Amino acid sequence: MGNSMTALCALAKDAKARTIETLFDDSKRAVNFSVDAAGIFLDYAKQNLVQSERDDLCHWAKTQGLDQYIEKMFSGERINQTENRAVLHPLLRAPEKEKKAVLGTQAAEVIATEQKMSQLVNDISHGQYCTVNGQKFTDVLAIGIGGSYYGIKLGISALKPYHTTGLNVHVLANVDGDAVAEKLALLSAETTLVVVISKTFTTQETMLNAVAVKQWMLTHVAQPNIIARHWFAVSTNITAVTQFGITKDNILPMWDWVGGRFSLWSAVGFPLALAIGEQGFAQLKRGAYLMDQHFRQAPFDQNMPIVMALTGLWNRNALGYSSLAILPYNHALRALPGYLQQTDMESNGKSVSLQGEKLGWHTAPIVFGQEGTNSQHAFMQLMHQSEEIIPTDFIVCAQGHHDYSKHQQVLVANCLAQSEALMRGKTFAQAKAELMANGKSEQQAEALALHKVMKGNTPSNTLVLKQLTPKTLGALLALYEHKIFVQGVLWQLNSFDQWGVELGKELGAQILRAMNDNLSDDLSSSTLSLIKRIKQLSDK
Ligand SMILES: O=P(O)(O)OC[C@H]1O[C@H](O)[C@H](O)[C@@H](O)[C@@H]1O
Repeated sequence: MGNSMTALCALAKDAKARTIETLFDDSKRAVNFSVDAAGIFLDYAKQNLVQSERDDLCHWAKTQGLDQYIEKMFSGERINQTENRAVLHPLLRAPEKEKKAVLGTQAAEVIATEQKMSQLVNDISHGQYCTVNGQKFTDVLAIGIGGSYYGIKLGISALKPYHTTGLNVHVLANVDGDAVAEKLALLSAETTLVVVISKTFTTQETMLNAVAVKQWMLTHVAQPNIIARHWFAVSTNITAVTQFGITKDNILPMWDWVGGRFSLWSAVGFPLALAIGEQGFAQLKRGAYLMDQHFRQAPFDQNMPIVMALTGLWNRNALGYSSLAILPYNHALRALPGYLQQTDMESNGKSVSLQGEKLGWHTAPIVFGQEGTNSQHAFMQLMHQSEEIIPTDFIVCAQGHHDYSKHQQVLVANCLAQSEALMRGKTFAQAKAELMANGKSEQQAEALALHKVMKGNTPSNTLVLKQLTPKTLGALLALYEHKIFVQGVLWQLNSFDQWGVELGKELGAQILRAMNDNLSDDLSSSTLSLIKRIKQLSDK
């Protein structure tokens, strides 16, 4: 395995010397470089890749044991080796039969949790489970961060047309008093249901926010049992939840075989289900399950997550491109870039192999993005004209949920135009000819033409959905989950731990002590002077 990346990079010698546009001499390219699965169409014809290279890449992935790794994940082997855990989030969207086959006796608890969640969603949205004063809940506040936040936030904003329960669901993540105040100003304590989501139930931000919201509720409603009635928790740490004051009956458990950033399918999705209803949530899981099936069954060269993983590695390692832009041309998917920053970069932003050896190659790309067309009026200037080549995933829906048909056409046209422009670019000669056609003299045109050159040759994928629904969103998220998993396998790292977030937490605690006790500790003079400055400025 040691030389695996050298072998991959060696495959790219021709790719470096050609432009993507020339590959379209092959009239069948658009057909040959596309995949249709689980309600999603992927066009990857604008990648710098020819058929023989794709075959070589697929063959290379096989020699890396990818087939076996996929089965190891689905069958519950402990592939998260540093934490000695299985990785079974796909099982949460599988039929009961599959759950029982993999989990054995533990399946009963998983199925019971799903049933309890569905029941609660029904009861709360129909007012059978009501407030301490016998009213119907109007609002839900989900408190959580990281994997206990991003998926819910994305689902809530992506599926607005499917909010069928009448409950307004809000999310609170950041440890910022302004964020707390802003949310609480929208809510009435009497009719708000709170869900604290924390796998560990020790996360500083979540705990601080939960305590503040609890205090707010107790000061607004003089009912001692309001917490027992209005509060729910989703966690693996039952002891800590009950110590906090949430009743055992109101805890939805999680399991250590579901990683935070892959947990939307578990009870972590409870607040989302409270917005889109039990059936909407089932459809979300159904879409993801269809993608799981495709991932397990399709041959590598027709397998959407594998093709996206391989072209991603091709771009990152063989061609040396360091970033990945996620550009949904869909307002509802505006939270997707942030969501994928966590799933991708927290999973694969590593430099040590599963065996604990230093890896000799780059891993996760720097993921960023924004909804189109807003991105066109911002950072896409750099994508067109800087030296940096930034591979891009465009995501677009054929239909919106609105009657503005002209808007829809313009949105789609812009999406397709950007992928074309990023690939084609504009040469000096083209720019000069255009300028002269617009009345500039040859001398003027030559002076300006260089400024108008666009480098082109930027690879992209375009993902097309008929419409964004719970089902297609589920498939889209599962697609990215599996792409990230495959890349982790091929980079030979563990995608399922996140030790890199720990040092910041430790130093955060140390700095908090230094701020309160005037300790100088062993912090840098920069940090110490910043502490001093902020303390001075915070004096009212
Ligand atoms: O769900 P929790 O235990 O509160 O964890 C919340 C988040 O914090 C951690 O530090 C990790 O960075 C995330 O992967 C995790 O999702």
